[in-house]
Amino acid sequence: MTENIRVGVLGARGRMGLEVCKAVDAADDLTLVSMIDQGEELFQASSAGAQVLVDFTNPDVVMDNLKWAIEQGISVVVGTSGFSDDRLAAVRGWLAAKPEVGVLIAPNFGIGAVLMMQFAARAARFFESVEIIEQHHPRKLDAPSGTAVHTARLIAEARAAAGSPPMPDATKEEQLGARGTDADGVRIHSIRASGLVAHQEVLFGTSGETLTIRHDSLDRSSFMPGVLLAVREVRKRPGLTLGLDALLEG
Ligand SMILES: NC(=O)C1=CN([C@@H]2O[C@H](COP(=O)(O)OP(=O)(O)OC[C@H]3O[C@@H](n4cnc5c(N)ncnc54)[C@H](OP(=O)(O)O)[C@@H]3O)[C@@H](O)[C@H]2O)C=CC1
Ligand SMILES: O=C(O)C1=N[C@H](C(=O)O)C[C@H](O)C1
Repeated sequence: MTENIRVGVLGARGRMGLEVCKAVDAADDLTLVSMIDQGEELFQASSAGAQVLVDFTNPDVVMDNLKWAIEQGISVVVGTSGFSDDRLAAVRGWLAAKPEVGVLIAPNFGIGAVLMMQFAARAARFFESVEIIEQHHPRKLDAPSGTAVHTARLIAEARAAAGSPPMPDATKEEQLGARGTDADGVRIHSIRASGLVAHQEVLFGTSGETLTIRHDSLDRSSFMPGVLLAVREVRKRPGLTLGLDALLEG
């Protein structure tokens, strides 16, 4: 018989949190035991016996939430953006003292988005140029998106491994922001507009051809299969897991 996992949601009244609560509630093998938002106490989750917490809050509070959960021995699935190398190192440090706890941090839980990043990494060595255009709803707090930053890193790693030369770009005079921001040597352009949810294009170019890899999340339900998969798997993977890729193998 499948074990029933007791789940708490942090950021439960937010756009993603509400969707996660609905998805957990609808899953036969998961029980929603705690819904916590701004101003509410984290200990409600431990009192309710949560075994896994899902965090969709914001970059200012996620580290405190993670530290607390790890200290309590509760595994965490994190969708909140803003994870720099320093932050990841801090999480690894906290986990060292609690080796049984699992933390899974994914820049994007959309299966299509994960594939878009994998395809972009695969294409990277074949093209001279690459730029990323990400588009989101205007209430998003951070720019560029975590997904775009992660994609840039994967592309930069693939280009470095292939010994790719610097990208051609003759720009000499630039108005601030006109060429986007530089992440690991890859330009990212961030668009914010009403009506959008979460979209990304990776535009590759080389002599005589371009390749565009595009992913669109048209509704936040797109993230739920990935979130639920992570909730079911995170306790089986002690330590820090980055991204959904390993869970989608085979
Ligand atoms: N990895 C992925 O696949 C995805 C990641 N995201 C990321 O998830 C995060 C949340 O996005 P979204 O749902 O759109 O944002 P929202 O602003 O809609 O939701 C965040 C919620 O967290 C609440 N909150 C703030 N502080 C705390 C706290 N200390 N404890 C508990 N709750 C708190 C907020 O309250 P208040 O509004 O009062 O501050 C708000 O209700 C962002 O970083 C976003 O980039 C989003 C979509 C997919
Ligand atoms: O804020 C959002 O909406 C999203 N945030 C994540 C990011 O920063 O990449 C994931 C997705 O793009 C939606």
